[in-house]
Amino acid sequence: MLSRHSTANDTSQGFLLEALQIRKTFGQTEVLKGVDLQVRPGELVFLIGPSGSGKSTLLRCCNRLEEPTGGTLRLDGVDLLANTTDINQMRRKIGMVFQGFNLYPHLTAMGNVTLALRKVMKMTKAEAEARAMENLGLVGMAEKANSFPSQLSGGQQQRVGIARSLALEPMLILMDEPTSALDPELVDSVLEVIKSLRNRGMTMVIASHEMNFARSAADRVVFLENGLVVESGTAEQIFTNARHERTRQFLRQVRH
Ligand SMILES: Nc1ncnc2c1ncn2[C@@H]1O[C@H](COP(=O)(O)OP(=O)(O)OP(=O)(O)O)[C@@H](O)[C@H]1O
Repeated sequence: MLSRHSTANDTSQGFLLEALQIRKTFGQTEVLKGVDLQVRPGELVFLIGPSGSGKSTLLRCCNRLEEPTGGTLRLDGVDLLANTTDINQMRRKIGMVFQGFNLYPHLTAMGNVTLALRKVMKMTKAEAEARAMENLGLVGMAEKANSFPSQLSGGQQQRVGIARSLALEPMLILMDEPTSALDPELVDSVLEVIKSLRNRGMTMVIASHEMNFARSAADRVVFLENGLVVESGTAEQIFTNARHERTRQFLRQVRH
């Protein structure tokens, strides 16, 4: 069900997401200065870089939570910046997982997952609950379906957040620091879920400071600094054989 390998539109040269020369200005400050991010179906891409380098802004531009100041943005060959594109419809194809979980406190895990299914996808209660259980199962949370967020650990809440994104059957999931709000002992359970989604073929872009995880799981790593891509390559290339001194410096700093 999660395999997305066959969904990319061939007109996009096999890329599911193409963000080309993306620029974003806040006031006088240019935060993204022409960033390229191209993602193939089934790829797990990590965005790494110093705090303030523009990782979150880039993710937010990719589903137009922020309006890019310039550039080209395509999902499965569809121009996301065209006036004629129904952005709300396209956003349903892009799941977003944030660091703060953003679960509704008055709804159970099940309620949080079924809400969008019922409101957005107009599913019946029974259909929505069946879909929710399936996705809670995928993140190891089926047994906690009736728990409220306050009864769940941070890692469990984050897994419910991931199930909520998955339930809408997105083509692509963007994750912004999915583990940074978690106590260290809870991080691994979320990383395991991400790995299992990767193994099922889900396409994901993750902004993260989890370098060890990026190293072990990423298909590709993009190093962003000061609003520009300094270097992009396989995890092996970036972590053991970076071409740019800036990349090597950054990795030395985060390892200490
Ligand atoms: N809404 C906004 N208004 C003004 N400036 C903003 C806004 N959002 C982000 N910025 C600025 O854009 C720059 C990039 O921020 P961004 O959150 O994208 O960085 P980041 O790489 O994700 O950082 P971190 O690793 O700390 O999450 C920062 O200097 C930030 O202050």
